[in-house]
Amino acid sequence: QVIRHKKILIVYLSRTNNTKEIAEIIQKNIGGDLVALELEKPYPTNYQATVAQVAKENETGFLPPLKTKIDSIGKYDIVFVGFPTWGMQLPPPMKSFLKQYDLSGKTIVPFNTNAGYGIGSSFQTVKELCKKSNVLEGFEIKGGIERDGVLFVMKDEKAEEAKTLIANWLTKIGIQ
Ligand SMILES: Cc1cc2nc3c(=O)[nH]c(=O)nc-3n(C[C@H](O)[C@H](O)[C@H](O)COP(=O)(O)O)c2cc1C
Repeated sequence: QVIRHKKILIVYLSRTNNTKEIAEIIQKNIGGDLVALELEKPYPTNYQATVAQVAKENETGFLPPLKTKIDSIGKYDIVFVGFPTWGMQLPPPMKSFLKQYDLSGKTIVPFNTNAGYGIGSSFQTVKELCKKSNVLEGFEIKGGIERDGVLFVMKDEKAEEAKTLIANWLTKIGIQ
């Protein structure tokens, strides 16, 4: 398999661990280095305060500085980028990541969890920020609904469902 010769990075942003679980399932399928995006200044614990902060950041185009540093991004061939939908957009920290690192010539693979309202403009924004990359078809699945107090759901039958869907998707896009 061609994939065995490729170096894979899986970068994800996750607040309530649903996207993290998807990232781990992807890693179990295809290997690679798993990296959580952390901020210099974490978002508030309070949900509404976070929603408000994110809305403001989206409005002003603020790119929150990342605490996470990735050594020699150049060595990776395939970069998976995972994130929740926030305010129907790509979360600002993932914008920071995509703008900060040179991903030209690489294959980029987005994946997403959301509360059931979908990916919004997030995959489109990944494409716009990765014009010099080959952006493959992304994966999305319903995750938590923090607004309603539903946090981590990616376990038991839901995790089993995700595993099947992810394996099928990876096959479809030719990465396993
Ligand atoms: C600040 C914020 C904004 C959100 N906005 C949306 C949204 O616009 N649409 C949606 O479907 N879900 C939205 N959600 C819900 C998350 O996308 C969903 O719970 C996701 O599974 C969380 O992933 P995580 O557990 O990896 O953090 C939002 C969550 C947060 C914290």
